[in-house]
Amino acid sequence: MAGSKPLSRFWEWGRNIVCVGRNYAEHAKEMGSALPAEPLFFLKPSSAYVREGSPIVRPYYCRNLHHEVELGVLIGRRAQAVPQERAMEHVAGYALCLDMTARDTQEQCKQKGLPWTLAKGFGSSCPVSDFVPKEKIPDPHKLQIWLKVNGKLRQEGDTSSMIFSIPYLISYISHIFTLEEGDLILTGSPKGVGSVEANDEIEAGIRDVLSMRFKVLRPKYTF
Ligand SMILES: CC(=O)CC(=O)C(=O)O
Ligand SMILES: [Mg+2]
Repeated sequence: MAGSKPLSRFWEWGRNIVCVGRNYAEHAKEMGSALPAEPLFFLKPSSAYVREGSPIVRPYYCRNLHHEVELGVLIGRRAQAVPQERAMEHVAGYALCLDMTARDTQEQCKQKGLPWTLAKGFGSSCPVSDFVPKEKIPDPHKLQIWLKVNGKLRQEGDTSSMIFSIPYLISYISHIFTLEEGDLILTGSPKGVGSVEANDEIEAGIRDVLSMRFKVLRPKYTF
């Protein structure tokens, strides 16, 4: 598809995956969550990455695996306490990402006041598309992202609806920890998140830019 190229060396470095939550009002509403006054974020390990051709593997403790389609922002230059006005200078490009979520586990974690690592950080919880250099996307806040399961549209969102903009997120996060070259920020999911089952096919895209496909697998566990 137009505007994409194979992943650059950035990904191979296995940098941090920083995920923003509740960044779209309608998604916060469908989850029964209040709108955040400040960005909510969490981390996935770099081993959560999965590329097209490899499956999304449902973790053994999960009974309700959800898709969340999100725009990813790839950091191209170290960002430490950067002001919003200079934040975009630190962006190398974009990717489409899935924030795969063990929703039942997340609910249990919320009830117990535990971190979301089990729910969000399992292996293959971060499927990613090809990397798109920032020159190919003049305005990342004017993109339509979508997701289908077995050909049926489930999610459609416009990045103009983000509560916190990309420069705000980069500035905010970079005042808490340094963002390194190769780090990826997942900017939150629009509404329409839902369950996937073994053998389902997820197709997702950024309209007029790229699309990607992943199969869901539920392996037989032997323990
Ligand atoms: C409720 C969530 O899982 C938060 C999240 O990841 C989001 O994208 O919003
Ligand atoms: Mg998410």
